Amino acid sequence: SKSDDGFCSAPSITESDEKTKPIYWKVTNPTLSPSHLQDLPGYTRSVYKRDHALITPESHVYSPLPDWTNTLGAYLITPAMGSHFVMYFAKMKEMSSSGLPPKDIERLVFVVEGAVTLTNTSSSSTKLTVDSYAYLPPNFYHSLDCVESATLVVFERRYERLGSHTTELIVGSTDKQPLLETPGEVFELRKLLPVSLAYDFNIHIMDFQPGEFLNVKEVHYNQHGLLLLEGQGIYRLGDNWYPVQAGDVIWMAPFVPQWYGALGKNRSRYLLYKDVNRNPL
Ligand SMILES: NC(=O)N[C@H](N)C(=O)O
Ligand SMILES: [Mn+2]
Repeated sequence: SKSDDGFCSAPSITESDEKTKPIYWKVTNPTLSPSHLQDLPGYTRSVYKRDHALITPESHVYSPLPDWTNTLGAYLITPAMGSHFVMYFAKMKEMSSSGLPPKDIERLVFVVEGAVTLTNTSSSSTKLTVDSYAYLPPNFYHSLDCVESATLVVFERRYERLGSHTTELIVGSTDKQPLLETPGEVFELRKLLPVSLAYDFNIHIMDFQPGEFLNVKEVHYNQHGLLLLEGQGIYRLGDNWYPVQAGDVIWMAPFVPQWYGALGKNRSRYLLYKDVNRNPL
């Protein structure tokens, strides 16, 4: 190393440093190792394309949510991308409360952190903790109030009426939903909403053990908004193959080829918006 008599004593990686490193040093100290990428200026795994987007946590931008109090929101999927729904995170702070969606908009909230209290005009208040959710029909008065802190993932869309069907308030939690048949597939499936025609979307909770993958290489008319709740793996979207991990959000436009393979040592679980029960015409 250099003597201490220079003015410039900050350590720096110089060519001579590189030359003093043992042979093969880069094999075990790769410049682009994931731990370096985390903090690399300007680096993100997020992508935005015509028929899909991957939005990873280092890209989330929060601002006050209109009509909510003490709450920051990050809209992750909106009609500007071509979707007919919005998906956003709502970070509720101390003594915060929700606003109402616009006229004819239905809402589903799922708690990923903390707890909120749901109040409406008819029934008594309900506490929603992590893994629980509420479906609020269009034009249904309600308030979500938070004393300490909570993070919600919220889906909203304009309700598409069908005949005289109407939807109802639904409160539940993933662990209380029954496992459903998935012919030809290995993943475990739960749905958060009834499968009846009144509902124009559903939220699927899909679990994969490491090494399991989607059997169908899906291409379909439905849209998706996905939040990876646990685990890691590879998501194929069109001709792209993305490493993904818990916290990542994906937008899938109609007909984007899609496939998931779970990797790592732990279960993958994702939450998936899917429009259903309506004629695409
Ligand atoms: N990308 C997906 O996981 N899609 C679901 N299996 C679905 O469309 O139901
Ligand atoms: Mn699908």
